[in-house]
Amino acid sequence: MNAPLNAAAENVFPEPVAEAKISARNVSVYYGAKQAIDSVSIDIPKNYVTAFIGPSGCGKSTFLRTINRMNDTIAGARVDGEILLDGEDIYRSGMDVVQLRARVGMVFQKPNPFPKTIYENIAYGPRIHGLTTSKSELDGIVESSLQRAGLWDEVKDRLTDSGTALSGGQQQRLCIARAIAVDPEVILMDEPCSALDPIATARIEELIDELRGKFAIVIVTHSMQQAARVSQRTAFFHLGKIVEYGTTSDIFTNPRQERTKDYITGRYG
Ligand SMILES: Nc1ncnc2c1ncn2[C@@H]1O[C@H](COP(=O)(O)OP(=O)(O)OP(=O)(O)O)[C@@H](O)[C@H]1O
Repeated sequence: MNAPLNAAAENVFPEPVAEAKISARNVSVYYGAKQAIDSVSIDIPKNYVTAFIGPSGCGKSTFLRTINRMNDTIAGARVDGEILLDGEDIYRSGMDVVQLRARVGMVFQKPNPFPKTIYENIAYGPRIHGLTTSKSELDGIVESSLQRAGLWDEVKDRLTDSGTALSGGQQQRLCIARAIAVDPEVILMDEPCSALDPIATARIEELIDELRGKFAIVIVTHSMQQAARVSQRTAFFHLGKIVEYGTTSDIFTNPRQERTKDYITGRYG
């Protein structure tokens, strides 16, 4: 367990109840000279869904990407501060970033299956991470990952079809199955339903609820209804800072900050 944060300090938000899986300490992110995140500190628990909400451009996706070092892939992006995963600084030198991204998987706004078969989309990760020694074991991982993503029944007879031939909602469940297949501890989701219709969105939301007992899930969403439906913790971002963080019910029914209140009542954003 990490040292408790000083709840009285400005812009520091201890996780209200459970043990932290991820602890950010004074995290700032710059794109060149432009600062997108300003000294954010937050503890994110295991076994819950944590939603990041806030107006467009406030830094939700940027902060989400710090949690598995996806910002490393953006030229000119720089991260200051610490992100601890089970107490270990993921920005320390010598950190194996490929391994980190297996532990902290990511699902993007637009479903992005590999242009390979459905089977290969799932099998690729476990194979490169050496999680299996036999074909039958790999088959088992493919099946169980697709089962857990609620896709198995729809694809079990067409595993050799291309992943890109599936519908948008099925592709997104395939991407979730691909993330699950390498046995992650955290799943980051960046507006995972924004390209989907209401029925496909409902399936993903159900899936998120089923998965939360096993993983820490962090979701960026523009939909306050979605945040209220799927999350137990909500952080409200504004202008690169977290204005308020707490249980989802408190944030939506009893916000303490005027800016949170204005946002959730639709006064801006
Ligand atoms: N690759 C990039 N290069 C330069 N600036 C960037 C880059 N990505 C994001 N930004 C800037 O950083 C700030 C935060 O952007 P970010 O995408 O994290 O916000 P967001 O809250 O996720 O927005 P949205 O809800 O619209 O997706 C914005 O001002 C944005 O223009």
